[in-house]
Amino acid sequence: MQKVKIGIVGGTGYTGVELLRLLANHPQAEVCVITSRSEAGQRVADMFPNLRGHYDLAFSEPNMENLKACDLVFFATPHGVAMSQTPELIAAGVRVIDLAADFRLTDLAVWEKWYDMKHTCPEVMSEVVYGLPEVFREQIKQAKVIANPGCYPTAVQLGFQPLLAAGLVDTGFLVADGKSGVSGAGRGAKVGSLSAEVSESFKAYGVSGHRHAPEIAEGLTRMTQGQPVNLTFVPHLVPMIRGIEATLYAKLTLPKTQAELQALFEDCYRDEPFVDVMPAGSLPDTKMVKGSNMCRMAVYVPAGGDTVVVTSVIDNLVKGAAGQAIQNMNIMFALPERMGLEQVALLP
Ligand SMILES: NC(=O)C1=CN([C@@H]2O[C@H](COP(=O)(O)OP(=O)(O)OC[C@H]3O[C@@H](n4cnc5c(N)ncnc54)[C@H](OP(=O)(O)O)[C@@H]3O)[C@@H](O)[C@H]2O)C=CC1
Ligand SMILES: CC(=O)N[C@@H](CCC(=O)OP(=O)(O)O)C(=O)O
Repeated sequence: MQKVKIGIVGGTGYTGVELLRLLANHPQAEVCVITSRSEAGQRVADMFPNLRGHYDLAFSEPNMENLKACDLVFFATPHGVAMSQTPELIAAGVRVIDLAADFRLTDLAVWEKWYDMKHTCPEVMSEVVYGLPEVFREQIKQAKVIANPGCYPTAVQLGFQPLLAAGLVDTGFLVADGKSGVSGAGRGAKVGSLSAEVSESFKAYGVSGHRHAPEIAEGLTRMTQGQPVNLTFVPHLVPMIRGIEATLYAKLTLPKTQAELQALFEDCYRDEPFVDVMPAGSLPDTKMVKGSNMCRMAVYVPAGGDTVVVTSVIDNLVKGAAGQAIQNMNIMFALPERMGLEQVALLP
């Protein structure tokens, strides 16, 4: 079987390097092109010594002809880059997975408002599938373009899905309290990401509105078959490097016991390779998924009341970005879904 020839645009950012780390152990992947404008000419393994012995490649300037020789191009770039190159790539028969948000919202007026730029290829949207395999596995198989979900949206949508699919909660009042490690802000130098700013402190941000709120709301609305969803989403920055924890709250519309909800969640994700419903009475923490493509979650009905609480954890760089992108690649190229993604989380 021929390996999948891969191009990565944006190879020096955290998600680009994470793609390289994971693909180094993927038996059917061959990374042929890896771009960086600032590091063009630099050898990958010189810049990232953890990759020594795995890659005999240098970063190159983005070049359309090189990318067109690939079977698949991952964009691990800021918002707005993938949409400028995707039409030409798919016309050349290359499939695209965008780790940024260029194709994540179907309503482009909403997209343009949140991303503060004009969408340059609305005609491509009919070729796009939202790359959350637990919901869209069948459509992903044939997709030319994958909109890889955001990190918070992955943790939140997977946590709410069993409740919404079963029609058990009031969709008019959903709350998602998200917390992320600092690598979520990318590798670019910013004062807000400095150790002295972030360490020994903990804050909410984007409370008046965050661009992941419309992405999550659109995803949740698909799970309720169009019933409107009213979501409050508040992200927080925590002093750790990797990981997202999302605590989700919803009101039950039918009385359900803890045991019934535990069974519902276990049934929903029984066959999913990358979602683990924790045993009743336990709770996941971000360390349990660090470096792995797993989403682990737990469901509770505190004091037997009418509020259901779900806690959901992922590694933002893996299931929240590069790992999920490779999971999508495996599905698109009819490879075993777990291929290259069997890493066990790091402890401690
Ligand atoms: N960090 C995270 O946890 C997650 C990130 N994402 C999304 O993934 C994308 C990448 O994130 P992350 O890796 O953190 O970002 P970084 O800021 O760490 O890296 C961005 C990369 O893109 C390259 N780049 C920047 N501008 C351009 C351009 N105009 N053309 C081509 N390449 C460009 C940069 O290299 P150079 O400038 O040298 O070309 C660099 O390699 C973002 O859209 C982000 O929102 C999604 C989920 C989670
Ligand atoms: C901690 C932190 O800053 N997280 C980022 C989200 C992570 C991310 O990159 O998401 P997108 O792919 O949707 O841009 C933020 O809140 O903007």
